[in-house]
Amino acid sequence: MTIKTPATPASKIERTPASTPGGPRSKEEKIVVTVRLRPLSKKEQQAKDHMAWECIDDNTIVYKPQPQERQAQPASFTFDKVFSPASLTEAVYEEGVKNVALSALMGINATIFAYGQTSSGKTFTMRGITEKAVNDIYKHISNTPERDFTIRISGLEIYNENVRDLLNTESGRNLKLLDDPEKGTMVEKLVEETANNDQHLRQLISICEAQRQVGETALNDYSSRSHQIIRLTIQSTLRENSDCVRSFVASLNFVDLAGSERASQTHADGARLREGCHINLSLMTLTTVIRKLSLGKRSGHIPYRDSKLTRILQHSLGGNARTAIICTLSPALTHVEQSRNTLYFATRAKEVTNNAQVNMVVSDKQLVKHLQKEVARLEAELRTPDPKREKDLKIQQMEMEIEELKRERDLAQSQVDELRRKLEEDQQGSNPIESARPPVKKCLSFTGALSQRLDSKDLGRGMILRQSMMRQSSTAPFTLMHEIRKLEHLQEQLGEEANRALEVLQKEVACHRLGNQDAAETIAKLQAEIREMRSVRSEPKEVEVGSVIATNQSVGANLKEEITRLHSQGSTIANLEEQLENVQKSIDKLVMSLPSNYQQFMSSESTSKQKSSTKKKKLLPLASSNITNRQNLLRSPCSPSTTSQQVLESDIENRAPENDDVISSEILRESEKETPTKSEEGGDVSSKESTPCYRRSSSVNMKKMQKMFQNAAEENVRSIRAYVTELKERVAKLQYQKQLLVCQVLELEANEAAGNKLDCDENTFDQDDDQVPWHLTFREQRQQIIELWDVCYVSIIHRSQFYLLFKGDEADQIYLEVEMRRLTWLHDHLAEFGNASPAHVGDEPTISRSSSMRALRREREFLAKRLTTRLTAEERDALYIKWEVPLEGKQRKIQFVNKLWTNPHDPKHIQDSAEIVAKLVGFREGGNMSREMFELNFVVPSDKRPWIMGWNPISNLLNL
Ligand SMILES: Nc1ncnc2c1ncn2[C@@H]1O[C@H](COP(=O)(O)OP(=O)(O)OP(=O)(O)O)[C@@H](O)[C@H]1O
Repeated sequence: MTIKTPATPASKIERTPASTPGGPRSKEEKIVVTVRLRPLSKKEQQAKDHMAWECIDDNTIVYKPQPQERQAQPASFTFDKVFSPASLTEAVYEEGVKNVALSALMGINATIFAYGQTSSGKTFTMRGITEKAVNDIYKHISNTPERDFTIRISGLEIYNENVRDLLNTESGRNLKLLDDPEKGTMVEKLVEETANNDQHLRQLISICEAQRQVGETALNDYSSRSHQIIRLTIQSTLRENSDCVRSFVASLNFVDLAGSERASQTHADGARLREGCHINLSLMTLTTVIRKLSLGKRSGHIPYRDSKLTRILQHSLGGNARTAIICTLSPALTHVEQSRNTLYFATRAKEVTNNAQVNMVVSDKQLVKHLQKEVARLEAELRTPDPKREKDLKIQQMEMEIEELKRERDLAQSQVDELRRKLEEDQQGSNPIESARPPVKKCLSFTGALSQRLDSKDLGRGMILRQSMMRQSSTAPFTLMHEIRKLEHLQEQLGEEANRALEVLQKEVACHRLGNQDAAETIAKLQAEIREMRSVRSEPKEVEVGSVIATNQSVGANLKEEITRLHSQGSTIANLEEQLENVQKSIDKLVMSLPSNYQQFMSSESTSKQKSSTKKKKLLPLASSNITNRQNLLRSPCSPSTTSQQVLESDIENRAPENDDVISSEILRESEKETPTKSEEGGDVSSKESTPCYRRSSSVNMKKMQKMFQNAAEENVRSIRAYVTELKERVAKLQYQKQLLVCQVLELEANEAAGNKLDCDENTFDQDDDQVPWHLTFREQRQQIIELWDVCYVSIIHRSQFYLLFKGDEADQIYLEVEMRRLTWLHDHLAEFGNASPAHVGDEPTISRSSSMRALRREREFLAKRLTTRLTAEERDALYIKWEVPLEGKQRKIQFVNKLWTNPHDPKHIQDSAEIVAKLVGFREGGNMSREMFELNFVVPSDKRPWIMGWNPISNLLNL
């Protein structure tokens, strides 16, 4: 069965220049012109006609003048190939047109046509050529198993300037020509059939030939009275398993023209005469087109549209095709003029240049098929994640962690080495023999500066830690080590808690996946674990001071070890932070896996928090920082061993009074409404107690129960989230404390090494100072910090973060202390080095005043850009008006940003500046300030800078 489709493939063609076979890649190529001289026909022999032409070699044909004839015309013609009467069609194909024909298999359009006077052998030649080309095409297909070929065929004839479909004679006697910008001239409704195999194709070709108009003339009993074009469309794609969606597609045209004729010779009249006129007319247009094309760029307008033949063959004549013309000649002397005209035509044709390209097509069908395959593959991948890929990712992650650890270790090692070296030098310095050596102050320069600051400034009022150290200089190292141990202990606890939180969360996720029954069981276990966790977890108690026993001689060495350990703990804290990040991510994933209404609930949570404190209290029962209460709330509404009523009761029991919120009341009310109470049911309580609530679905409104589950799940996630946030805060504080300790250890050591022990009376603050209320100290210190920020050109993003984060809580003392010390050192450093750039501390380059100013300027430029993205035009205008920036000014954004943080003595200005910067940077969004604490970036810098220079406005900026 054959499938008939209109010859208009639904695809888009892409083209790339073709290359000449065996030659360099070339865009342009001349038409291949060959001449075939047939033998004298029987009629001609009978008429005693003479051979007027001779092929003297493979390329030249010459006219053999008769003895009495005077030579007036050129006698010799040269072509790509000439074939003598003895040549077989096979030779014509192989040596003349095969290359051109088979180009179609590579996506290059090809046209082979026969031109010549009537009865010169066009049809005879073209039939043979077509047959051989078909053979070769199928040979190629069987030799190319990696490609999938499709061959479609269409056939038409142009008879008396009418186009007829040779495969569907019912389609009408005159098909319309359409101009397609992509494919050129198309024949409307022309049927195209797909060939199943070579036999089928041959059969279809013979149908076309059988349908062609043939008539008897004086010169040819079977004279073709029309131009015939058989078009094979060859498309090929790489087979299955290939991701290639492009195919080669090309047309191979076999054109058997009607022969030019002279009425005097054909003795045509009537219909034949009319046919002859049309034939000659269209051949004349073809000749004109060829002549014009042969002139190249001088050709001007090419009259393709003057005949249907040239219109249809337009691409083959000077266009996107490789073309071969076989000019057939009768050798008879009687036709010498006609033959000569054919040779003139052929000579012109030799000069015509085509521009063949490789045509690729992306068929919609193939593309859809490919995309469907891809979707199926991705779906399968999602269903069963590739364990190898996961493993690879893990390995990659671990490798990165190892690298990071190595780097930290090297850093710590280098710091230990440096300290050891200093110690040795100092010891040598105290040796009278070596005391002549100049003191090395490079490494300890900043601690020295810090000590001086400590002498002169009233820093860190109320710092219990510091006071205890300074008052007892001999026991200070022990205290420090003790503090360090304490912090380590805290850190360990935090790590454990983070792991537990993660476990709890994972179980929560698993619970959601398992559905009601499994969820109930998991939640029950979860509840038990959380209770256990609550009992295990408690705020660390103060470790007894004085439990450390060490000799004075070993103190120095121990301190060194502690410093090294503290440095190396950077990675431990980083791991802890990473763990917490993972917990956070897992929470987010969990939220994503929850029903959409829950996600909406969660996303609206932060907005609700800001909008109404009352509402916040209702929606966020965990807003309190009391972790124990939070953990109490990690609970299940239903477990296999309790009834829903019991769960609700225990739920209420487990809650802290302030958290007895709307949700639980709602659950209780719902439960009371929907669940029969013990007394109502009047049944055996113990038996009901042992019945899991999910098995009671017949008596409980499942929708309500599901809602209860969901509420409980929401609350669990919220509590985990809050818990993680608090853990993060505590990690950040731990980090600060460690930095402070490092500073103190170094400071103490520097003083001891210099034999300049701190005088406790002079350098520590009077015990009575503790009596000054903290809020007064806070204000005083914060004002000092603000003024130092200003004179030290500190990042205004950092200022804003710090200002908004530390509001005067007693727990903030330590942070203010660190900031004061850092700024004091920075201030002295800038005063000392001024604009020298780069200044150095130790071996490392650090900041100068000019570099700080530059960084601040870049930061302001960055914030100016953010004005456009973060604020609406109205908000911007309102700010310009408020901050007295001209609305029309071209530089108004930078003008405005330059006004921020410029007046350290105006509290309103400072507050407003901080608020605006926070908005521009986005760190107050959702009120999640604890996260931004990490971005204060006081940690030991990874770029080997001294710790005190750890914060960096630019890196802070880039981290945003
Ligand atoms: N190379 C050849 N060797 C032997 N016989 C040939 C050769 N070429 C043509 N003939 C014979 O010449 C006659 C005319 O050939 P053909 O019909 O192919 O001419 P044509 O150019 O197609 O004519 P028309 O234009 O009238 O259709 C045929 O009988 C054919 O068999």
